[in-house]
Amino acid sequence: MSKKILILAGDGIGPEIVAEAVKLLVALRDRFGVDLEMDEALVGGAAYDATGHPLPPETLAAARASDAILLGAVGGPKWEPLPIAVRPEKGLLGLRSGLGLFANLRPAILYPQLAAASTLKAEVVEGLDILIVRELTGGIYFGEPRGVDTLPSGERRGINTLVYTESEIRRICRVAFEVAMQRNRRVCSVDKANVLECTELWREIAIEVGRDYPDVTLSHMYVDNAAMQLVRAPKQFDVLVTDNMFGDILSDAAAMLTGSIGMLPSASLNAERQGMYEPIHGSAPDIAGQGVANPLATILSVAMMLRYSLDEPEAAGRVEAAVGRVLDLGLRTGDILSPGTRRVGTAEMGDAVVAALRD
Ligand SMILES: NC(=O)c1ccc[n+]([C@@H]2O[C@H](COP(=O)([O-])OP(=O)(O)OC[C@H]3O[C@@H](n4cnc5c(N)ncnc54)[C@H](O)[C@@H]3O)[C@@H](O)[C@H]2O)c1
Ligand SMILES: CC(C)[C@H](C(=O)O)[C@@H](O)C(=O)O
Ligand SMILES: [Mg+2]
Repeated sequence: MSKKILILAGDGIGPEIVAEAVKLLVALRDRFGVDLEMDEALVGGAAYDATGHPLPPETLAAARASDAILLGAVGGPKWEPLPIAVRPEKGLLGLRSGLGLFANLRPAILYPQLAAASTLKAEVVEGLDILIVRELTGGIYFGEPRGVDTLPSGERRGINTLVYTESEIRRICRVAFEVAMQRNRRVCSVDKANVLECTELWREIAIEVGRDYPDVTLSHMYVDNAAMQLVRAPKQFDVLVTDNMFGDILSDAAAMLTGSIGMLPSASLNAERQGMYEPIHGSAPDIAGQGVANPLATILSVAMMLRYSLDEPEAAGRVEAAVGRVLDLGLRTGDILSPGTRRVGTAEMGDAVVAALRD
């Protein structure tokens, strides 16, 4: 039976980068027999403008009924004056929580051709292959109470709450240990257990889950040190597991080790392995509409989709190899440009990846 993919282009560069991923999916279907069908829906600012809601009920229903979702990006200055409750980003968070996508896998892999584009020296990043496992449906993003209230003195107060239950911590740690078993068997749990009780519990549960994986070495690191270590000596890490907000921040930092945030894909999975796939970057309002955004993070997100939700590991490998070939040819969007390479736009890069697909 063909697999149903819901396409959610979103805002800013979202439609530009998703168009390249769709070209790729069409080529995989027509040339390589990947059995899939695509449907589209609105999310984010585009959905707000059309319906008054960043996640219309029909979009959530279509997402629930699909095998996998591909999302571009949401948000932008146009919607920034709106209250958080109806901002485009709320649509994305609604999809994550509505589908129970608690496990966010964010691999940071350096393509060797991009060593010159990394912010770090080649020897520090050569062969870099780390995986950030970010908890995605809990923590301070979703904790209650939240909001802004007014104290009896008349002063206003902003509130957000960092909260995790044991079971939420246990299931994300289990994902981290499971993937570490397939990799280099090292998990570093990143917390702030010297200050925040919630993450003191996180550390306790990580240790408890670790007892079930005697072949995996577990270490712990405070998040401030982890940020520093990521840019000092990133290859010390294999799998990092951390909470929603720390994972958001650390993954943007890790992106620059690979040359650009335009290179980092992600998979967000639920307990049934249904998944949403998206680049980790945002809608890049500063370059939207210019045809210059890097589509490779979105294209590599399609590879993750093929592997995790569509049961097409061969096609996933095909896509990753095609990206490697295009980089070998010296084609670069502006964000990964280096001396001796050739600047191309979003569509030219997408076309080149499709042309580089091989049997
Ligand atoms: N998953 C998402 O949909 C998502 C993620 C992050 C931010 N956002 C939203 O996007 C909007 C803009 O956020 P921001 O500016 O903080 O972050 P951003 O990731 O959109 O952009 C940060 C910088 O990276 C560059 N960049 C991002 N993606 C790129 C690509 N594919 N190719 C080349 N350059 C790229 C941008 O041009 C910009 O200079 C905000 O509304 C934010 O909430 C959405
Ligand atoms: C847009 C925003 C809600 C989102 C997040 O904070 O999770 C983004 O930064 C990301 O990394 O996917
Ligand atoms: Mg982010």
